[in-house]
Amino acid sequence: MQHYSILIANETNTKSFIDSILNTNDFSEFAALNELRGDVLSKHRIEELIYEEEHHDLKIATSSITQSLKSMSTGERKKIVLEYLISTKPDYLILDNPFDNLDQEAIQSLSTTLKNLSKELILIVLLSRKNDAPNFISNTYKLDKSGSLEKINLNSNLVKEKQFSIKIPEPILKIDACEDPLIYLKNVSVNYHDKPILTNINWKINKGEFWQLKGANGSGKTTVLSMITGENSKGYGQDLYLFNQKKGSGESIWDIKKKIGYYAPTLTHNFYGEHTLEHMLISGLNDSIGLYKLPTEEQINTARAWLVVLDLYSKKDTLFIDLPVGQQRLIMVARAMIKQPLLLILDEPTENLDDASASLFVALINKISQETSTAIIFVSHRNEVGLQPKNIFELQKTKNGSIGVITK
Ligand SMILES: Nc1ncnc2c1ncn2[C@@H]1O[C@H](COP(=O)(O)OP(=O)(O)OP(=O)(O)O)[C@@H](O)[C@H]1O
Repeated sequence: MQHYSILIANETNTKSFIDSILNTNDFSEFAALNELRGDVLSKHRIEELIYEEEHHDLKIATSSITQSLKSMSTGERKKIVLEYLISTKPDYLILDNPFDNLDQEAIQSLSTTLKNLSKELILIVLLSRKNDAPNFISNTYKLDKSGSLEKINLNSNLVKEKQFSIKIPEPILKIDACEDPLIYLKNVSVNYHDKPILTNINWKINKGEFWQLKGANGSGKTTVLSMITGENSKGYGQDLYLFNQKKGSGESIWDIKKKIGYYAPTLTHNFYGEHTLEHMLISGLNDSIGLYKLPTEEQINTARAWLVVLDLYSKKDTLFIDLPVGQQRLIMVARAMIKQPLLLILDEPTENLDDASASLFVALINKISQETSTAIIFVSHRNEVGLQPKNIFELQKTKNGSIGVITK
């Protein structure tokens, strides 16, 4: 049985490629799939299943369990949906970046599952990262942005490292002073429906520190982040201090949010309107999605200085939605950073990026850590090549919930 690994770049129209294979199949390389039934494991497919659960009460992939797909962690969802797809016995399966968002153990386990599956059905694995390619697949292709396939050797084409050389501009206003630690979780524990998730977490984050937050799927990383952003009601009644204020002592969620820059890939979907890059950055000063007031000259200059740093000044009037995804993420980080918050949170920010875009993203974050006094929390399962966190906070699962361990 033939299987295929296909390297995709961020400019590739993956959705149209997948639709084409499943429906019209315009690719001679996949002529063998005609008349066969295929299915796809992708973010989009998982979102469709969540939609069915939420809007039509249809528990398609979760019929045998009580927990909803939506309340599961990303890794848990992927596993459950894959099991469901396999149970429907397709002839072939297209997997869109199946290893993204998975922890090391889950990657090993999925690799073994795919290897076993390869004896029963045809696998077409789409990958943004070369290192993710399963080693039992020898047919390797690249799908370019025009939608054509080219046979390639995955070991060639090394990514060239790019650096940003221009200095990050000063913020217009300094955010209120705050004593160390900025964030303090003291013996914080969280249960969901009597199931312990976090147990006695102790974590101090001081000004300017660069932390990577790691942990297996479902270990509670998102839960910890929601405590830090003040959004999780389970923070009440605990020894949780956000910017020197105890949670529940009358602070407003907006006061907390003003001090935090936050980026997760799903946030990009909020900016589908017609926003130029310059306006995107200026709107970061007001935490708004569009621009409602005429910007001041100082605001325009700061936004332009950031565009120069990113080497995107020539595109200042380009629409954000027209940028390739790698450049969109640089803009989103600059937008979160333009007011130079006390804390920058990046939740799996390199998800779905190709090797070249991920390397550029990592270079920007290292630069922010070196040139500003903003503390950073970078959540990632991958050991991103070149990322230079000073410390690592790792959630380690136990049967009583995850404990937090400083591993660097
Ligand atoms: N509202 C909820 N109700 C029930 N269980 C929940 C809820 N929110 C989270 N959980 C459970 O809490 C655990 C931790 O979830 P969380 O999303 O914080 O993990 P994570 O480390 O971010 O995982 P991943 O890396 O897979 O995204 C998971 O087992 C999840 O199913």
